Amino acid sequence: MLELTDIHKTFFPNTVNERRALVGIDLHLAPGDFVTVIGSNGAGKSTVLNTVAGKLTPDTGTVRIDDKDVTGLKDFQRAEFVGRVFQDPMAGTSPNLTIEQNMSLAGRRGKTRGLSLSVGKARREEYHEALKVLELGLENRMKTKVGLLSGGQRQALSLLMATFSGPKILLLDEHTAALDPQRAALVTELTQKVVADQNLTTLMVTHNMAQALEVGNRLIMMHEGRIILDLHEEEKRGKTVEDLLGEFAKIKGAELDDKALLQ
Ligand SMILES: Nc1ncnc2c1ncn2[C@@H]1O[C@H](COP(=O)(O)OP(=O)(O)OP(=O)(O)O)[C@@H](O)[C@H]1O
Repeated sequence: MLELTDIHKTFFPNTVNERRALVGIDLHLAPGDFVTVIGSNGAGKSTVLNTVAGKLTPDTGTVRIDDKDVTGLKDFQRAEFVGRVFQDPMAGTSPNLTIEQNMSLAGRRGKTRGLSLSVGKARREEYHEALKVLELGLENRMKTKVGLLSGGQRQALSLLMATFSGPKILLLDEHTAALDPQRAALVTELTQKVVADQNLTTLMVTHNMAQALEVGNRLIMMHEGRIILDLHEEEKRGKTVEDLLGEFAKIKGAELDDKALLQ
């Protein structure tokens, strides 16, 4: 479903600011795979998501979605296949538009957009049904401006909007990190429900290791632009946060040993 093959990305190459963000990423996801992505700051997690979304073009390597080479397609050309939710609850929705107008925009993602935001009866019923799934009562507030919703409600709506037009891939970029624990738990639960209902192939970046172990069927750990651990269903199930911290410590230890050897 999603195939990243030998992806390399370096920012500001051959300058003092050179950053090797991705160094030979190979990642193949089967349909319905839900992969959590962890790693230290600057490991390349967001760069992987940006590469899948088409926000960034890799220097070398290929991105295939559903057997189609999309490496050269820009983000707006991939919007039909890729839904994304960001960390900032303000990022995925338009605050000055009502819930139903936001839903209308989401329904047209990746398609030619007209200027009118008016919502007909049939569409309104469709949005009503979709919003009900969230169990937040938003279906009864469809004329409310989204700017008046809480962060958790907005993030739940962003999730619904990202998946409303039936994408093939869902990208979640620390989408629960800015929420309080209770709302984060709610959005995590909704995420699992939406992903399971639509059998979405999903990449979820998180700094929360317990969440990374609990959610999804596969976990990858990144460090300095590489995937250094890839746990599939069975292996993942048996792991604890301490095990993951141990893996990080091993990498750090190896780095210190390398530095010592170079001195
Ligand atoms: N647009 C950009 N321009 C220049 N350098 C960038 C850009 N985006 C990312 N980088 C660099 O690429 C590397 C990987 O960054 P990335 O944001 O992918 O890491 P991350 O794992 O998501 O980190 P974090 O957990 O801190 O969000 C870092 O060294 C970062 O400074």
